[in-house]
Amino acid sequence: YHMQVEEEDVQALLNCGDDHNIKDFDSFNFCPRTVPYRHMPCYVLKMFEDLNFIKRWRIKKNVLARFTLYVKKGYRDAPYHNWMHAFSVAHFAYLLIKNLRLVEEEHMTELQAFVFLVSCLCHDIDHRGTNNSFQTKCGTVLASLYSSEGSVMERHHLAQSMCILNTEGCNIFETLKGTLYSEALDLLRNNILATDLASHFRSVDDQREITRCYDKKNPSHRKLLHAMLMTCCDLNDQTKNWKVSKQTAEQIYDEFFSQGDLEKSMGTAPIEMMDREKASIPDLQVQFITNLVLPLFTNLAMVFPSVKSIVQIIERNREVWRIATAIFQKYSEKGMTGMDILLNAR
Ligand SMILES: COc1ccc(Cl)c(-c2nnc3c(C)nc4ccc(C(=O)NCC(C)C)cc4n23)c1
Ligand SMILES: [Mg+2]
Ligand SMILES: [Zn+2]
Repeated sequence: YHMQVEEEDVQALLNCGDDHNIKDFDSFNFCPRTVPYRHMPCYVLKMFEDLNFIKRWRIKKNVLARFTLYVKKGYRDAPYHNWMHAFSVAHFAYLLIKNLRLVEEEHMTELQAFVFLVSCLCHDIDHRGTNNSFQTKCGTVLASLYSSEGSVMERHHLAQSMCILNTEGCNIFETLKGTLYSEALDLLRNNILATDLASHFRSVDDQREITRCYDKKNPSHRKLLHAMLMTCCDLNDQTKNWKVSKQTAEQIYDEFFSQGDLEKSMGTAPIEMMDREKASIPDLQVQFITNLVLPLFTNLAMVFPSVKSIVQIIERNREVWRIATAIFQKYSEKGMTGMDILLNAR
């Protein structure tokens, strides 16, 4: 793995101490994006510690520290798909494991919970701020590698994660004996591939069906639930307050519109969602929440009633986007672009 992480950074992370004790860190109301950027790696270790993964799996702390810094370094500074996104996704997995008591209630084995957290941390490694259809449309190197199987970016994120695990002093799965090791890699693969929205859409009908009569002993129910949980973590910004969901939209459309500009410069017309001249962000957000986010969390709430409070927050955020849509329509007659209006909306 060509990336390099300095050993002094590993030591500094090992000594980051526990003077970071943010109140409510383990509450669904907590916004992980408020953690100072330089403290994020320390909070990753804190999550592993707090879930007792370090003791249970006899992980050497210097290996976990080195792994965490390699993962962090593996992310690019894209407007949205960056290390902060990965940290927020992993934090939501930590909240689910802890607050829904996934292991105690036997929805996950201890190994599945451990790999679930690791998968979230790694799920978007080396994302370039462009989506799967861009890879195939523009015939990128990643498309030539993976487009025959689909989920091009997700297969790349998985490959990058494997590279880090195979890097000297970074294999946090090294203490897993025999079949546990290969089971961990299978779980990592299933989890990361599940974050491809296309595969989420393929399994939405099955997800709705099993959540009406969930059987935690049924392996196919469990596999579908774990895939749902990965997508929930990936969409965790929608479960926070309006300020977070507005900021997330700005970052995502910054990425989408840059991809649209790139496609225009290559002579292909971008889809409306990625065309800054055509996209109405509030409309697109209402659609995304209505068609994807709400159904997903509503299905999850069928299995975990405590998730109902999160569904209410998502509905409230959608109401704000609806109001923004009305304002947007009013101002767009005056020729203001979507971003101006979004930036002005309180
Ligand atoms: C779970 O995997 C992913 C992967 C990539 C992204 Cl960006 C997201 C994601 N995370 N938050 C958002 C928000 C707030 N809006 C979005 C609006 C559209 C789309 C999108 O990809 N639409 C096309 C598809 C439906 C065919 C994704 C959006 N999104 C999630
Ligand atoms: Mg992704
Ligand atoms: Zn993601």
